[in-house]
Amino acid sequence: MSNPSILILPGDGIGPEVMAEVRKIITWFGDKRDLAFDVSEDLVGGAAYDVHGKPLADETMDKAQNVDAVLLGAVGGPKYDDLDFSVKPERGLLRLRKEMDLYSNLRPAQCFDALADFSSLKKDIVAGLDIMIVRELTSGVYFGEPRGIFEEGNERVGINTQRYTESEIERAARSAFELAMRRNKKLCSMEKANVMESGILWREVVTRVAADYPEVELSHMYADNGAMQLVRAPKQFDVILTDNLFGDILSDCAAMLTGSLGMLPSASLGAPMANGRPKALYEPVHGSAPDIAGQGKANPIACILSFAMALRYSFDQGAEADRLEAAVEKVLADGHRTADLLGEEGVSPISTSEMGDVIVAALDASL
Ligand SMILES: NC(=O)C1=CN([C@@H]2O[C@H](COP(=O)(O)OP(=O)(O)OC[C@H]3O[C@@H](n4cnc5c(N)ncnc54)[C@H](O)[C@@H]3O)[C@@H](O)[C@H]2O)C=CC1
Ligand SMILES: CC(C)CC(=O)C(=O)O
Ligand SMILES: [Mg+2]
Repeated sequence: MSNPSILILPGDGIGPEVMAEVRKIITWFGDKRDLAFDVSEDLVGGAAYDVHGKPLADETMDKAQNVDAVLLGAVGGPKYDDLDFSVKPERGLLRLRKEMDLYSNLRPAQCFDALADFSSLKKDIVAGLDIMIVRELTSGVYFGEPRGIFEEGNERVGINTQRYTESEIERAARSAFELAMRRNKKLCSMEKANVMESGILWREVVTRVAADYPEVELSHMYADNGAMQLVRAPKQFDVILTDNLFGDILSDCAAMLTGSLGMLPSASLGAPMANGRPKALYEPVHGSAPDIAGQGKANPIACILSFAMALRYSFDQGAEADRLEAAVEKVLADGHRTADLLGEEGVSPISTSEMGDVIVAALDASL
């Protein structure tokens, strides 16, 4: 039988830097755990625009549709800020999500003990935090029509449309309830049903789906209150279900509970393929961080933990995912810190590649 296949799309800015560390981890699993993958690499975002004049070539899209999992670094950067909207780097990523139909975006926020002191919140508020945000990823205001910048009278108007069908809400909700069943059976759905019709529909559909999961305790919350509650008392949550836009914002907010945006992984999952594996793309929550790109300062942990999610959700290797997460926890407990995690006295930062190396060493020590 052939090895499972992975397409790596490093992208822009710190994307290639953090992905180089994931490559070390993939090699380690092949060498030491007999878990070999067929790895190919291609361009996305600004890197693809530079070569193809668009942020995702059709051939790359085809490859993504035909592998077992895609790993993506990050896209975007100031060099591309003035491009026409249709070819901006971010559109490459949106195309992947849409055409692979990755409707369920899992964004876990876990506070490792070693970093509890480092969060901008008090230690007792975040210590032991373990929440999962499920963000709908293929619809909502990032995709709704009409959209654009139009002339209206003597000025221009910018339009985006929040649009959700019942089936789009339902499938995202089901994935969140399924996860809640495997966790603490508590789900909070966030929208703004007080001011948005799409929010009213969202609440209705989620309530209807809940009838199939009687063991799960469901609550609803307006998303603005949700943002406030996330920083006031985040441990009240287990699974949070929300739409594309609110999920984008709330998950960046949750990132800071864990210490740094450089810590947060994500999995974007779609329907099962013929081989039973879900369509899947794994990427850190952060962007291309142009302010630190090319300086060896990026924290590769979010990208490495995204690969741990791939082991768990695409390759049925939960124990190996646990091993990798434990290795990350160990290096943090041992005091290794990239620059974004500094703050403790007497600790000097290690580089992106040194962080990859100490995680590989921790994996070796786990054998
Ligand atoms: N999934 C993706 O590819 C995303 C791409 N972007 C794009 O990235 C570019 C920059 O966007 P920003 O708003 O600045 O968001 P960003 O997430 O790239 O950076 C925000 C801040 O967090 C820091 N940061 C992010 N990741 C880090 C890491 N791994 N280690 C250490 N520090 C880290 C950055 O240095 C920066 O100060 C834009 O072009 C944006 O569109 C933004 C978010 C997601
Ligand atoms: C297309 C992305 C740049 C949007 C984003 O910020 C995200 O998905 O986290
Ligand atoms: Mg974002």
